[in-house]
Amino acid sequence: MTPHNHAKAGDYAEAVLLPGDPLRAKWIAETFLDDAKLVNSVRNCLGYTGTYKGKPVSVQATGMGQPSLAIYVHELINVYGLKTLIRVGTCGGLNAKVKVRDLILAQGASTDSSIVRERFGAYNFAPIADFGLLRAAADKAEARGTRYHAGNMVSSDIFYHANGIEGYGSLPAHGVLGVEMEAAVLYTLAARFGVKALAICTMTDCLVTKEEIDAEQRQSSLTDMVTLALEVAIEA
Ligand SMILES: O=P(O)(O)O[C@H]1O[C@H](CO)[C@@H](O)[C@H]1O
Ligand SMILES: O=c1cc[nH]c(=O)[nH]1
Repeated sequence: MTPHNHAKAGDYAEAVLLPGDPLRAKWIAETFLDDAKLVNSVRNCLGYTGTYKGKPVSVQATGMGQPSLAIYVHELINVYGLKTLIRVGTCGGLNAKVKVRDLILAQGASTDSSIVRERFGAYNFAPIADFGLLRAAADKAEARGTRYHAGNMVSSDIFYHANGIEGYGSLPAHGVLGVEMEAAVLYTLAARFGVKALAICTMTDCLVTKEEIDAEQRQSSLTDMVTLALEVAIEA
């Protein structure tokens, strides 16, 4: 047990899906998992373990932003022994070729955050996805006919930039596809502790075209993302 998690040893499966939103964790557990049991509810940051296609898998909410995710992920790895961590998030679009509802597989995650910089001195560490998880997700998305893009994401500490897309500077011109708030530290912690991580995000609002997803589309798009993540998780 930790200050943020009252699950007991063995309550989590080795593979976990990580949404930011606790209600998304509940929805995933109730919609996709069999025999899902609540294993954590400290601060209402809900965590569940059940099975998918007969294989054990967990889902744990991480809250919003890198400091919040870092706490849950640090503990999931170091206290509970998890080995495969797949973020299932939403993101904004920074490139018009990414359409709302498309998935972004974050091959890498740039960041403005000191949480990634703190140990690297003069170096700019490049947080990257586990290649096996990334390849499996891309192969499965293709086989399922799910629209996806693999590339660079930015994990920003700032949701409300004063100047909209201008706030992301030259990142869009360097091929960065989308913006969310957690992947970079997830990848950094996975590298530090020798486990596998991938962030998959559904693009819900495009900062270039101003297009946004509506409520009905959101549900079906998140279904594509969660199904893909579960298929990858049970084979990891
Ligand atoms: O939908 P989630 O997983 O929370 O992800 C995105 O949504 C939140 C901001 O609205 C941030 O956490 C961002 O990363
Ligand atoms: O972090 C996020 C998530 C969704 N949309 C954004 O613009 N930013």
